[in-house]
Amino acid sequence: MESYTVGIVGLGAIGLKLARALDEGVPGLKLAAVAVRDAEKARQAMKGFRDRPLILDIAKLPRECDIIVECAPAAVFEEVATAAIEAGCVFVPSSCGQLLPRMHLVERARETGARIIVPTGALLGLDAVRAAAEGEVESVTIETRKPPRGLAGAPYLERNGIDVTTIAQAKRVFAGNAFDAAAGFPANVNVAAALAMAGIGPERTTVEIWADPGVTRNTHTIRVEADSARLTMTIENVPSDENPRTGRITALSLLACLRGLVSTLKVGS
Ligand SMILES: NC(=O)C1=CN([C@@H]2O[C@H](COP(=O)(O)OP(=O)(O)OC[C@H]3O[C@@H](n4cnc5c(N)ncnc54)[C@H](OP(=O)(O)O)[C@@H]3O)[C@@H](O)[C@H]2O)C=CC1
Ligand SMILES: O=C([O-])CC(=O)C(=O)O
Repeated sequence: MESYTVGIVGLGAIGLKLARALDEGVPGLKLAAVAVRDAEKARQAMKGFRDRPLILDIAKLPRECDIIVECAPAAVFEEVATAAIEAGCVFVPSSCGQLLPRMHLVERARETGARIIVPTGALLGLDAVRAAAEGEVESVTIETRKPPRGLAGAPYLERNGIDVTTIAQAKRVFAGNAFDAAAGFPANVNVAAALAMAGIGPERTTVEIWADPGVTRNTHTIRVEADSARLTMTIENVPSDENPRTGRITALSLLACLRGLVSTLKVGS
């Protein structure tokens, strides 16, 4: 079987789990290289790997990799996206909220032959949302509830002087559209961006974000009203140990997404 080479940018809560899973063996995929902030830390993290990948600068990844998976902070997105897209790679972004203000990258990918595959990530149901969006969709909403520590530090909260660390009761800290949610909470609601891209776009997708001391899981509920169906779906994600903002399922979703790129039998659209 032909193998595709994979490069991962960022070995944090998502990237390291994904790297480990690929190193353990996924038919048709080979982890060829990683790009990291701290090479020594990465060497330590990958000590037990069977087949250690190269550690390269982001710009050099496309020389070794067919597929580039971004698992880094939002600030690094543009550099990774540009390198992957200019080289015509398959680009899989975790920080997909960063695509919303950069949709010109999709046009550029059309020219270079690159593909951008947005994973379902910490969300659910994007297959059904995409199907509904082939027909008429009236509304799409997402309500995100996180334990306050999973929202702390978001630029929107800092700009508006909202301190979530001291709240005793659930508090709605944002209501607006997915475009503004992704800008205000770049490390918290990539799910809203993915939902928007699957459905009716970031301006029409409405978002509520709650800091809720009563929940222990990152909880996302999506509601879709369409001419084909009405959907209400909730996912309750266990926060990962390494980064409480990120649900554990995210790395698994990326792994499932990569498998879907090469598997003979693919289930779900
Ligand atoms: N699509 C979705 O559903 C979801 C998306 N996300 C998003 O995915 C992204 C990754 O999340 P997560 O793994 O939890 O984040 P982490 O903070 O756990 O990991 C990010 C990693 O990137 C590394 N890094 C920092 N700067 C660079 C750089 N210049 N080049 C390469 N690597 C770098 C960090 O290294 P160091 O620690 O040494 O600085 C760290 O290892 C985030 O943007 C997050 O918001 C998260 C959850 C769900
Ligand atoms: O893991 C989650 O619950 C969602 C998340 O952080 C994101 O969408 O960025």
